[in-house]
Amino acid sequence: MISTLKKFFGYSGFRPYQKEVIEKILERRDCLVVMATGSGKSLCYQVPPLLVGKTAIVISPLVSLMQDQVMALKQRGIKAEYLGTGQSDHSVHNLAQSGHFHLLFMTPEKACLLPVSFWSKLLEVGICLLAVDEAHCISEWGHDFRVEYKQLDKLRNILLDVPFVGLTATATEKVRIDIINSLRMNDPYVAIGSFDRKNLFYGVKHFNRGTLFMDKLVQEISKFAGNGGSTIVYCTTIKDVEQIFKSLQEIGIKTGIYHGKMSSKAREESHRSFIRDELHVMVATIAFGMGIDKPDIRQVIHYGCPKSLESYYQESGRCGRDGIASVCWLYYTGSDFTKADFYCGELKTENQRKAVVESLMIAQKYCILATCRRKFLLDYFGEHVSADNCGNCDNCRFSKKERDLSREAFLLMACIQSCRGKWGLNMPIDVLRGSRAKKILDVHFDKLPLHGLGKSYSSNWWKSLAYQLISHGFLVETIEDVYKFVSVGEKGVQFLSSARPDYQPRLVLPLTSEMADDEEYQSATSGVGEFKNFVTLESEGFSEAEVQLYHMLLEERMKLARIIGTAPYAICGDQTIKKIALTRPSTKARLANIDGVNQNFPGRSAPIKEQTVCEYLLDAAQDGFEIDWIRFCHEIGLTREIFVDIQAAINKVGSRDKLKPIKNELPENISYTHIKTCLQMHSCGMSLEVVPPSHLSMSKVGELQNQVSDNSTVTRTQEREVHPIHDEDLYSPDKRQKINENEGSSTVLEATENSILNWLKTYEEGVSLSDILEHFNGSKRESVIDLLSTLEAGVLAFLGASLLGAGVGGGADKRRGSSDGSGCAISFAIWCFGNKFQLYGFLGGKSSRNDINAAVAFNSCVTLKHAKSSASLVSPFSLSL
Ligand SMILES: Nc1ncnc2c1ncn2[C@@H]1O[C@H](COP(=O)(O)OP(=O)(O)OP(=O)(O)O)[C@@H](O)[C@H]1O
Repeated sequence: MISTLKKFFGYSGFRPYQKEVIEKILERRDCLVVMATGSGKSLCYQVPPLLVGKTAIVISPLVSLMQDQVMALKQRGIKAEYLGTGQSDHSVHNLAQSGHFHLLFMTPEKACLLPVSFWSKLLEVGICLLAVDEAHCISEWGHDFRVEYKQLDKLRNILLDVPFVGLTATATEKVRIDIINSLRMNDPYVAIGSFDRKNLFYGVKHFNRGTLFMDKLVQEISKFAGNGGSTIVYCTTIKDVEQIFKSLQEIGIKTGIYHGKMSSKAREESHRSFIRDELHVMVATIAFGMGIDKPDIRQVIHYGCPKSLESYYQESGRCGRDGIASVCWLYYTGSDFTKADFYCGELKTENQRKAVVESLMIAQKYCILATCRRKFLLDYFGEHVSADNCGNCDNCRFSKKERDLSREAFLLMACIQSCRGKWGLNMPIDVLRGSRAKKILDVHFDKLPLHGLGKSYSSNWWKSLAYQLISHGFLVETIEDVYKFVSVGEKGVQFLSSARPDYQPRLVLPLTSEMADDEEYQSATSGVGEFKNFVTLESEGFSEAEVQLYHMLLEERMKLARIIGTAPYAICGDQTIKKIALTRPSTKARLANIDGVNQNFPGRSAPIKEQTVCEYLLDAAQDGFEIDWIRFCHEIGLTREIFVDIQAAINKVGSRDKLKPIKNELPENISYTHIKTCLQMHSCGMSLEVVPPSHLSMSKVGELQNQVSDNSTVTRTQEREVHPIHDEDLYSPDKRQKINENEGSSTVLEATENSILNWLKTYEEGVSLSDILEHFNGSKRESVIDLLSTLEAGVLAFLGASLLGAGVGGGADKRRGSSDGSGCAISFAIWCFGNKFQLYGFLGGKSSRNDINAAVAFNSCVTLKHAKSSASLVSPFSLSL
């Protein structure tokens, strides 16, 4: 099972419940899977067909969703297709019927319309499961009821022994029972996962409509979009959608728009561009809903509070499905909670209307909450959390300003009591604020002693306080039809009984953002919420260079996706890219070990052509990097004799502009690489002395280097006081750079992973293998090498260095089952050239083991200075020889 998971999905382990559900399906048992958005439900139905070689039927509500899933599955080498509108390939039907596909998607309508003969034929070859995705659509109690889903039970009569699997991210007990009954499940295995989306930050802020806020919001969105994350902005009205869309477009943000009044073609186009990362922001109504399968949305903003917490959880849950830290901000205004009439629309029964009002009240409670938002959300969905501080919501992260609000609380509660009767919040607040409106004069509330005592605060401020008092049990809100009434609760009565107009017991409450804003209290949390990802790459241990590398890999993925015509996330997830950037895998096997790298991962069949390596080195020389020309010439077989021939050919041609005429003047064995090298050396001001004569063996090259350095016709390399790297240098005690001359002659130190890493950290300039061996004199060379090879990412430079020493790198690699040392080549290549090789090696080319070995050799031509400057791109330690 694990090998199939790795082969197709690149994951090395299952997430909670996945394995159990798959096992039950294989036992042909019906299953109901209730797990949070992004928890990995799809895998439960994607793996069984790969294991048993029979088709899995997946019922999905939307064609666009099916198309996205099919696209991503194909990218993984899985045979997947969909049947239904938009399917232009007529062969799909027959292929599907013959069991050709691992996964066959269709809408419920299509499933019910397919002739029995289709199912019979497919049953003959085998159907391993029928999955009903978004299964809550089956239930009238669910928030997305669809009549077509109700008819799926018809299939039960045809697919008698096929396990039915219902999957949903939101389902109350009632809905669960409904799904089980509607699909006529037989003793189903029910898997209910946690609803906690730990990677999501939840934040809420009150806002006042107007251009000031809109400008700030647009600015923040644009900053975030500039960092490459995808954003969805949900608005409650089409008017808001259009306004935000326009504002973002005006400042040049790649923004899409999506709402119910657009044509389906325009919506599809918008959706498609968004999932392909051609747009950074999507501004939408909730019409942009179910079926958004994009795993790397980094933030969801709600401009206006949704009608229920269920809707909010689902909409906000669309971000960070890949598990990477993402941000959900909800902006609300008081008027969001007065829309009950609007939401009730055509609802007829009082119970239905009451349910809408109740949902809105809970959403409002969430907004004004001063305690942990995650806890509140999870409690609401029936999941008990003992911790009071999640550390990843605005209330737990930002310290709110607290104040003794005993006097204000006293005024409000006393006023509510004085008003008596059934009033909402507006009446007592208007009284406190000294209103002389007709409704107040009519009932003589202007005569109340409290009239006008609360003038210094706005109506919103008082409402905020009221909701705080409601959430703490001092006030109670009740609903009758769509009307809300407020009264003083038991706790409030106790408070009032122990208070007098000139004395109130202390009541310290946090100031909500609304109250704070109203008091013009500028705190870190006022205005627009900060959109930055609170978990930054840096805080995850990325160095500056690794961040750079990560972004470069993202760009390469984007380019590749464009070429293939797919979404970047279908190639691999951000998490996988992060791991590549952090570990910089040095062998194909190690690359394959990274979570998310599957059989189809670009570059798995790796490639660095010798010629490419040379080109990069010559490019590097042109860019001003130092190159060990002696070694380079030796490696490519450029002898003095050839150099002289090339010079003569250049003179004869009389121009350096074109290579072909020069090549034509030379014998076959002189390659373009020789010519290019010669030309590059010329432009770098290198002299002939640098080039080794043809009879010189590599072991003598070092001597030549020494001679050259003593010679007055010095090369540019020496002018810059850069010492070429030699094999010999690593092992020659007199050439070895001492880290600390006085160190450790008498102490016997043993090497462990930690001691090596800690010791290395103190040498920013890097160390050589011999330094490490000398320092950890209590450990054998073999065991130090073993330790270093397990610390690959941390001591990447060492692996590169070890390759320079005869066979050490190979030795380390052999122990890990790779005999060619190619991994080190890539590591070292990366080390030397930062992104170039890595990108080439992993994301595109074609090459052989020999080429990679060649890369090893060539890389060793790079001098320390060059290596060091580039090494900072990828390695925490650079090599010093
Ligand atoms: N075992 C696993 N290891 C690592 N990543 C996984 C694993 N299973 C799934 N994922 C990844 O988690 C992300 C979300 O998975 P998936 O789309 O299946 O979630 P879901 O529960 O179906 O969500 P939704 O309710 O939105 O449809 C995907 O990027 C998927 O590749």
